[in-house]
This record gives sequence, C-alpha cells and structure tokens, in this order.
Amino acid sequence: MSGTRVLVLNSGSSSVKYQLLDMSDSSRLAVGLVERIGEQSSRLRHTPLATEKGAGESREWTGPIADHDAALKAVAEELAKDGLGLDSPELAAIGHRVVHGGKHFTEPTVIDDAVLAEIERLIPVAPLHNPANLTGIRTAQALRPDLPQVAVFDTAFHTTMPEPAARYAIDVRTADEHRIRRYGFHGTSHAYVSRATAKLLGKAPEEVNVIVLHLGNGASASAVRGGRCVDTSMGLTPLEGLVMGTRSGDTDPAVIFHLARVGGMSIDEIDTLLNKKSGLIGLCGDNDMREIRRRIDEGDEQAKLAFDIYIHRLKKYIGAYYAVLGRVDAVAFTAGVGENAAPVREAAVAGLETLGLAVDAGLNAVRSDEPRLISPADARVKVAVVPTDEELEIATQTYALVARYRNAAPPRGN
Ligand SMILES: Nc1ncnc2c1ncn2[C@@H]1O[C@H](COP(=O)(O)OP(=O)(O)O)[C@@H](O)[C@H]1O
Ligand SMILES: CC(=O)OP(=O)(O)O
Ligand SMILES: [Mg+2]
Repeated sequence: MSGTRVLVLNSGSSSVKYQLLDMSDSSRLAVGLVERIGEQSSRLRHTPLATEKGAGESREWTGPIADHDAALKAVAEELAKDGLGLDSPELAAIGHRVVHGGKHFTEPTVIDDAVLAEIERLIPVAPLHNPANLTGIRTAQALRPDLPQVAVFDTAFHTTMPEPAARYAIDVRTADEHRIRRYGFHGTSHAYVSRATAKLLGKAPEEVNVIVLHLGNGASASAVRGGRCVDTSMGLTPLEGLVMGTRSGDTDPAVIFHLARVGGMSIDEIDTLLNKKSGLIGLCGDNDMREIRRRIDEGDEQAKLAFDIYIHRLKKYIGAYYAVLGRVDAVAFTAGVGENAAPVREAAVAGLETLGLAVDAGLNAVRSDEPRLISPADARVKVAVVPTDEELEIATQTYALVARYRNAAPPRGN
C-alpha cells in the first residue's frame, strides 16, 4: 500500500453518502450525497474540502440517476474535477458500509468473490440495503480493480450479544435452519458513539456502561457494557425496535397474519406497509422530525400523537436497557434526530429522575457539532449528545485493515 487516502461509500436504499479522507491525519478531502436514486429528480451534492486549491464551493446537480452504478460513476466524475479522482495513486482503499453481515462477519473484511456471495445471500434479510451495498462494491471494483475494497458491517458490533439477547423464543430447530436470530444494525455508529461517550466522561470504554440511541431515519437503541454490545433493538432485519421514519418497529407478529387473512394483503404488500409506510410517516404523513415539530407547534393533533408514540417506545427501551445493564453511566443521543431534536431528548428522559436521569433545559437547547453533556452537573447518569461519524469509523477500520498488509502481500479485490 502506498497512499493514505480512503474513499468511504455508505449506500442506502435510494442514496449514497460518501467521503474521501486522508488517513494520515483523518482529515476529510471531499464529502457528498446522492439522493433520490432511481427518480427523475435525483440530486447530487458534492463539497470539496481540501483540494490543491483549498476548500471549494458545494456543487449541486439535479437530474435522473437511474441506479447506484450511475450514482457512483457521477461521484467519481465530481471527485476528478477537484483533482481527487479515483485513479489517484494516493487512494489506498475503498471502504463500504454493508448493512447485513449475518453471524459470519465480525470484523471489517477485504472483499473477494466469497464475501460478495455471502452479502448477496443475505439480501432477503436486508432487502432495502444489501442490494445497494453490492452495486456500490461492484462499481467501485470496476473503477479500481487493483485496489482493496473493504466491507464494514453494521451487524459486526452486535455479534458480542449474549444468546439470551440474540435469540427469539421460537422453535430452536426452525430458527437455526433459517438462521433466524437478532443481528442488530447501525453497529458502526453504536461502536463509535459508545467509545466517544466514554471519552467525553474521561473514562476508558471498558469502564463505562452506555445506552446509545441512534435516531436517524432508521433508528435503534443499544446497551453497551464496557465497550461490548449486550443488547440492541433491531433484530433479524432493521424493522424491529423503535418507531422510525417509515418503519413500524415492534408490533405483535400476529398483525401480519391478521392483515393477510382478514385484510387480504399479500406478504409483499405487508412488507412494504411495515417498512415504508409505517412509523412516523404512517402515523402522521411526515417522517421528518422538523416538520412534525412544526406541525405540533401549530396545534396539529395527529403530529402530536405520532410524536408521543415515538417517545413512548423510546422511553420503554431506555428502561429496558437500564434493567439489562444494571448500572448506567450515560445515555447518548445520536444521528439526525438525536443530535438535532432537543424536544425528543427532553421528552425521552422526562419523568425518569428516580433512575438518575434528567436533562438541563439550557444545555439541551445549545446547538453544536461537538460531543456534549446535557444533564445537570450533579446527575447520577449523564445524558449526552454525541454526533456519530459512520464514515470516519469505516475509513479508520478500512485503513487499519489494509495497513496490516503493508509489509505482506497486498490484499486484492479479486
Ligand atoms: N434540525 C433537525 N431537527 C430535528 N430533526 C432533524 C433535524 N435535522 C435532521 N433531523 C431528522 O434526522 C433525520 C435524518 O437523520 P439521519 O441520521 O441523517 O438519517 P439516515 O442516515 O437514516 O438517512 C431526518 O429525517 C429528520 O427527521
Ligand atoms: C440499518 C438501517 O436502518 O440503516 P439506515 O438507518 O441507514 O436506513
Ligand atoms: Mg444513517
């Protein structure tokens, strides 16, 4: 390996977030996002942060981008305009967020044909995410066949979950035959944020127990004891757990039988209903917390009920993970909602004073990109806002993996 740059691709079902980083100092050279892939009005926003000419203006482009292959090629073109093209000898590796790694992948992994086949085999349990991840990998391989491509799995951090937390109480043979268990997702974020929270408390990760609340469009909670995940709210797929932007989270599984038998819906229709038309959008027609807060301020009852359902579920998970951990040092809020929505943080811990949890209204109102405490100074359990950085974490893990090969034979894509 010669270069020190890593390109990180975080491919979602209809978007790609990307960052080019220089790992000699973990600085970001360029960042961007392609949204609404597959629609007529796809949007690419690219921001060069450190080129030979310094930081540049953000560039935006709107038009049809058919799929993740076209999206990544458009990203490569934007990078090339800034002299940061994928053909650069400075590029050491490309790191990919892969959402479902099953039980098999516990570590970042150099991608070869066998790894690709396993990611493909897992599509049925991550139908929104793994296909996009695969396309991102294949396109990146085609653009730079000589470079190591590394997969960093959302599930990896959760593979430490003990069996009582990871197993569903269903027939053991059936579960094992179909590999049905709780895998958990957003692990890169839970790992990063739990470590950053320990740092904020001035402690080592091994010394602290943290409840991490990753509240983005997808949302999950995790219980982290001494740096290891012991429980998390997402399960076989990213549908279980908290109320999300478009996903229901926990429901009685019999809702599905009922909708099929009595409602006459097909399995695919129910899948779409629970994954894409439920959660906040199903409850009130909006999945963006900013819009929901605006409607609540205008006295909208439907938005208020959606918010209250969201908070009720969140509070239940805080209580559950308090019980799982026994001792909690901190509760950390992260991702789009967790980092920005002060009313969500306030409501989630309201009334939990007997558990030692409280939020200081003044501190909670402060806007900042830095990790910070928002609990009163004398709080027994600290409440923190800790911005996540999945891309930096993926770049760090990717670079560490390829650096291990520095004096050995370099890892190859294929
Ligand atoms: N200023 C804000 N106030 C409240 N909520 C916000 C704010 N900014 C973003 N959000 C919420 O964050 C969500 C996106 O979170 P993010 O972590 O980027 O999600 P994802 O990675 O799943 O796309 C938005 O849908 C919105 O609900
Ligand atoms: C796993 C998952 O839910 O990811 P995202 O939040 O990116 O949709
Ligand atoms: Mg996210």
